[in-house]
Amino acid sequence: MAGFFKKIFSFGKKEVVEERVDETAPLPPIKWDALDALKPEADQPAPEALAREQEPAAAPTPTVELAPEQVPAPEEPAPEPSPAIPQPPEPTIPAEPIPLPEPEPEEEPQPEPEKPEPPAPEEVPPAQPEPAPTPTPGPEPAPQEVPAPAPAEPEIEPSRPEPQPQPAPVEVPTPPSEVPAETPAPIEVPPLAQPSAQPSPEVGAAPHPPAGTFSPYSDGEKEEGPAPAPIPQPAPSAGKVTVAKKVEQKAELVKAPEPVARRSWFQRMRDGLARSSRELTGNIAGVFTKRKLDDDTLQDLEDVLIRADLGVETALRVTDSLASSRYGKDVSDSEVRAVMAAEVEKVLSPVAKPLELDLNHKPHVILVVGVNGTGKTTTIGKLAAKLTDGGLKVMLAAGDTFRAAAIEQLKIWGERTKSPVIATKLGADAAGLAYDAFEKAKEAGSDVLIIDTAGRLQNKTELMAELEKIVRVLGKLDPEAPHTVLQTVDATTGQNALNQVEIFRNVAGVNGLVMTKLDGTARGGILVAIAAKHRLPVYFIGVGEQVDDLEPFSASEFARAIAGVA
Ligand SMILES: Nc1nc2c(ncn2[C@@H]2O[C@H](COP(=O)(O)OP(=O)(O)OP(=O)(O)O)[C@@H](O)[C@H]2O)c(=O)[nH]1
Repeated sequence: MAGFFKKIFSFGKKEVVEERVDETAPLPPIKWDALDALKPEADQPAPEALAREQEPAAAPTPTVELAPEQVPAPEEPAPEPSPAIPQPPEPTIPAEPIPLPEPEPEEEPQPEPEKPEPPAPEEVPPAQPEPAPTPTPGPEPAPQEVPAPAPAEPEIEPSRPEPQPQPAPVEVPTPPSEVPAETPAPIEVPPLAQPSAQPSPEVGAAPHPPAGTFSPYSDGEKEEGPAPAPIPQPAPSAGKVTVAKKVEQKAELVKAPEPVARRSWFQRMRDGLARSSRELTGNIAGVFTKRKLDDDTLQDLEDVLIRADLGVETALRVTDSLASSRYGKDVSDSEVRAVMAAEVEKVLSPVAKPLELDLNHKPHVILVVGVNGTGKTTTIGKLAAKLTDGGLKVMLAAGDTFRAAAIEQLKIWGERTKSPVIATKLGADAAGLAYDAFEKAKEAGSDVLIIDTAGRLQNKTELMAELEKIVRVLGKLDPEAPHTVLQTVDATTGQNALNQVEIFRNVAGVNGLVMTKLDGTARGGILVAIAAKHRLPVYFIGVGEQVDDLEPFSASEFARAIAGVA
């Protein structure tokens, strides 16, 4: 910089005159008393802090030629906080990083001159060990004694001197520790530390001064930083967790609405027989309420069992069993039901057999007979499903040529079970159709051929003639065909079922039964009567209209269900 100029206002000339200062001239003596009087108490710590922080710092701060402005500057630190608040514009500090490089060159020269300034150090040292106010004035005058280098920069730094005294002592310590924790700090802090790092090599406390000078900025950052930082941290974590939970809940909820599991066939049979069971067990309970087992009670029980369609034979088996072990004793209805279940099971066990197919016959021919509406076509469809599911090759023949709906119904079951259906025009000869179907089944290599038939009973003679013809025709292709003759028996028909089995057994040579519609009747006991009278195998029971509502017959399960025994 050029030389130091001194402005003098001349009252005589009423003009300002600039005089070049003779730098070599000796400085005027310092008026310590005047300075002490003007110096506030608050000013004492400031120098202490400055002295503790760094020696060199002491030099520059005073060099702020505070000499002229010195007095107000130190006193105002307290009120300055207020101006510091307005400084919030400092938030615009983002621009600070840019100006930082500028201050560097400005500050660099400061330390440099301090080092070469041996005179100042001579006075400053005493101030460090003695934090007392005395030393404070020392450093201040020192800068005045170092006019040459300092004055040049004061003009540029005036804005900085202010922030320095404000936060220097108080804020400096906090920012370093907090700033690094803040996210935004890292970006701006580094540049702030750089300048301080330069002088630091010599003085460990050196970093503080520069940090202190920028503390206002760091404060601004500190206040701004903490607010956004902690808020976003918990927010995202909670959000992520919440979102994850919601997703999981939705996945679980999606699985919840799965279709309700279907009741087991036994449950359906048990429910279906509930009507039969309720009526039967209710009547049994009425007979054995506070009564000993005698002839009258046994007769009453026999009547109840017969009215339940179990048949006379089965009813006598039950009463005989009770009389042999309980005669003259008090008997509960539960004991009676237990005995009944045991006796019914004994009757049904011999007929509860699985359907056996002799696949040495290609195909094994099954002729299905029965009264109209007893469930022939439906049972054929259910059976075909079981066979095809078991890997057997099945063919169907629409032998009921008197009813168009029966033909169409069988075709539907054929499509469901992927079984070819052999049919002919309405009213055609059923025997001829059966013969053609047998041949085609042989040609196709079918394992099983199931033939549907008409069940018209309006004219027993015609019915007998037709069924006999079918059996005779099939025998031409295989003397043993049909290999199985199944009769569907509608459980809802009660005692009529006994006669139906009698007729079809004699006409078509029925060798097996399928009891249908056991899923909703109060007359299920007829099965026991049929079994006891005809002793024909009962292969399946129908418990519904769906494809899987055909179940193998179980004597014990049926007996327990109808007797109301768990
Ligand atoms: N609830 C119930 N209904 C059945 C059962 N088996 C058959 N059905 C129904 O009984 C009705 C008659 O069944 P079909 O198979 O047509 O009887 P069908 O003996 O072939 O009758 P026709 O073709 O006239 O000779 C149909 O509505 C069937 O759905 C069963 O086990 N339970």
